[in-house]
Amino acid sequence: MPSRYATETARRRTFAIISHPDAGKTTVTEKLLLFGGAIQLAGTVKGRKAARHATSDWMELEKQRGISVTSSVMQFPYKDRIVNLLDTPGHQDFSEDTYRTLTAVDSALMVIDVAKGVEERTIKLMEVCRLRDTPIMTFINKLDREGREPIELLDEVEDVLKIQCAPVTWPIGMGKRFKGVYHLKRDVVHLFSPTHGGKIQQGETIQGLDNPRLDEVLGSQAEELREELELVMGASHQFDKDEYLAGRQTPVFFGSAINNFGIQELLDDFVEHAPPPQPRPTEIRKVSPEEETFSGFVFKIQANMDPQHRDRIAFLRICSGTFTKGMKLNHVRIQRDVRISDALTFLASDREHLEEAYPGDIIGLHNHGTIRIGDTFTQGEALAFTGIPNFAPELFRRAQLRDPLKMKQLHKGLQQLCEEGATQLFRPLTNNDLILGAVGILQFDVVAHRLKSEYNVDAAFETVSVQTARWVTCEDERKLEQFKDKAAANLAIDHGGDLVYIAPTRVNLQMAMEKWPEVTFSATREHGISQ
Ligand SMILES: Nc1nc2c(ncn2[C@@H]2O[C@H](COP(=O)(O)OP(=O)(O)OP(=O)(O)O)[C@@H](O)[C@H]2O)c(=O)[nH]1
Repeated sequence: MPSRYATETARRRTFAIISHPDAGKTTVTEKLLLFGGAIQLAGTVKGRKAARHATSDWMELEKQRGISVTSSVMQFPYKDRIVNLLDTPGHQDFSEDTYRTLTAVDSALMVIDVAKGVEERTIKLMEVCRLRDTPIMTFINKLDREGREPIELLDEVEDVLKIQCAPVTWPIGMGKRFKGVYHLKRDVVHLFSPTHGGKIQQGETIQGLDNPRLDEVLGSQAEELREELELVMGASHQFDKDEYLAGRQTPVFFGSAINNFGIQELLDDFVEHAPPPQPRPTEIRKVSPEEETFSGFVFKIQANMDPQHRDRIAFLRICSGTFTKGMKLNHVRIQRDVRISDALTFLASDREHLEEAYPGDIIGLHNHGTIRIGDTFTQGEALAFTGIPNFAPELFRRAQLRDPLKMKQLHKGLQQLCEEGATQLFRPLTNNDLILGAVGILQFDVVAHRLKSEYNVDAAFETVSVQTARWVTCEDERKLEQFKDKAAANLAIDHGGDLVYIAPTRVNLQMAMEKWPEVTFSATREHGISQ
């Protein structure tokens, strides 16, 4: 008989939902939680005018703008599995967060809007998934609206995203004529029932495509469906689990998330086919989830998630071993042992104190400023998981305080918000400026908004003459000192204490690199053991 550890590990399914903004990612998340029994009543999904908001959205700003700007983690049991669902922000200005979230999952679910098809962000996200051959399921959403022909959409996904499509469910009509979906493998028709009032409403199911009941209910659409399916089955690929697990084929589901429709089929197939926890690379070896000593890495940090507690939480993905409450872990980068007595687990929208967790699970550690994104925790072995980088920002602004008496608060706020990784703080060596770097412009609005609401600091961000930044290192201590002396006007310290070259132009950077060949200038920063 397999051990309890093996059984618990094998039942974990950890995945992220990704999509172009507005395709319905948050709605799908919420409906998965509803079908998973994690919530009883789905909130009317946020939107600029919506009065109630999706359970997975934490931030006020998100509600105002109607987009998801932060990813959240939710765990729920379904059938005999434990599902860990990681939501991601769709907007491109938050792509770093999405990128890092994707390092912590074993598979992904891609949501596509039936009217829009493959969009710009869908392509980018697909590229990220492909870096690790992450298996992807696809949900084509909003079938209650008029959209593109399903066959045409599958062709587009195959052409543009370069991945084979295998339809698992097939829609019966769309828009006003949308009647339901047919499950190709189970040979079952699920009929669509649009009235649900936020709760699960089961429409009728009919077994068998040749069932006369289908003609009774669908009229002429029944025959249309049979003909269409004959065509589809002849022209498209059959679901092949190995191809899916290798990241070469995506099983495709159709539905309407807002109407709770098509989600159950998706969830049932997801828990059956999606991969359990996978091995993860470190600087020296791969760590298998079968290893029973604990290891995990931090892929995300979030400040003030719970406004009442004002805490900072580091999200850690367990790669191997069992986490038990009160256990002692080695924080590898700073070579320090810490006892973790109050880790958190994320049960849908509630946080609960955790007794035990297994590979694939995400746990929340309280961060008092010592934990950084990319940090590894183990039971002693000096491992460092790889592939969780910080990217050099492309946009820079100087923080301007409206009330000079709030300087201490501003420092604290910026320091804590920058730990989250979406923005980076640079303090020049030669003046007292506070320069914020980000990959997307919306980040500055988020920081200004959060400084005000979470730290009560009124700050604005003004342009500054910095165009690009590089982390600098040099093996030769003496050379480094010379460089620090000569280039001091262009050097800064980031919030993690590392040295950064901030360049007013790309030409300036180029010249500095030529002048100091012994110095390494890096566009990404990954935390190893020795840093
Ligand atoms: N007609 C229709 N609208 C839907 C459906 N699912 C979601 N929507 C709407 O589409 C809009 C976007 O949905 P969200 O779930 O917020 O999309 P998102 O992908 O999370 O967007 P971001 O938060 O910007 O990343 C909302 O107005 C939803 O009400 C659906 O099945 N049918």
